Amino acid sequence: MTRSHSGETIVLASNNAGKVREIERLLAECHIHIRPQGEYGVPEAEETGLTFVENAILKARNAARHSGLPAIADDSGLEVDALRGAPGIYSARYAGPGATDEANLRKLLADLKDVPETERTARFQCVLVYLRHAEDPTPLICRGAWEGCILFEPRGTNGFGYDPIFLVPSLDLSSAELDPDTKNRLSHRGQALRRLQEQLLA
Ligand SMILES: O=P(O)(O)OP(=O)(O)OP(=O)(O)OC[C@H]1O[C@@H](n2cnc3c(O)ncnc32)[C@H](O)[C@@H]1O
Ligand SMILES: [Mg+2]
Repeated sequence: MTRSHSGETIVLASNNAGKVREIERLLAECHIHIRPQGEYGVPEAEETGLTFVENAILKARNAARHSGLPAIADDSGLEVDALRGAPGIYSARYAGPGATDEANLRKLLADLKDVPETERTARFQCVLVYLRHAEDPTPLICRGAWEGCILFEPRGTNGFGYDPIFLVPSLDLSSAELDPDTKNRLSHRGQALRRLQEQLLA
């Protein structure tokens, strides 16, 4: 019997279709089945934490409570060194509450317009939390980080969020120019998911 209750459905505590696609793809490879929280009418959790870990726990607990199922949540964001780590945990609401990906990305480009190429270093952070049930006192917590640089203009159409302005230096491609498997192999989320898989299947 694995900790994922071998075959039991896990609810994915995210309303972000891009994340859901990436997480489903990787977990399907090891036969871990997840269903997005929208299918269970889970209301959106308030992300009131000050860390990725706190927010991921809040989201997973909310989904587990409303669905009665084990839950996985992802809290992630982009840390830009020239902005002393902003937008960080506020990445989804950088241009204001309910901002679109496009508005967030445009605000970031505007804030960095005078920052030269060599000072545009940044990284994506991802924290994944797995709760067996809403009161689980020992969540599984896995993280990943992906180093890169912020471009001056968007490039590519794959992915979501800040992908079009995140340069992967080793490939000289933006994250939005990567196919889904390549992004999952390298990304903050892919790293965190592989660590979570190991723990779920241990
Ligand atoms: O909370 P949920 O419902 O999961 O969806 P969300 O989009 O609000 O997710 P977060 O609160 O974790 O905020 C993450 C932000 O970081 C961005 N982000 C995270 N991972 C990313 C990735 O792989 N590529 C591009 N942008 C990413 C994303 O677009 C959001 O603006
Ligand atoms: Mg969110």
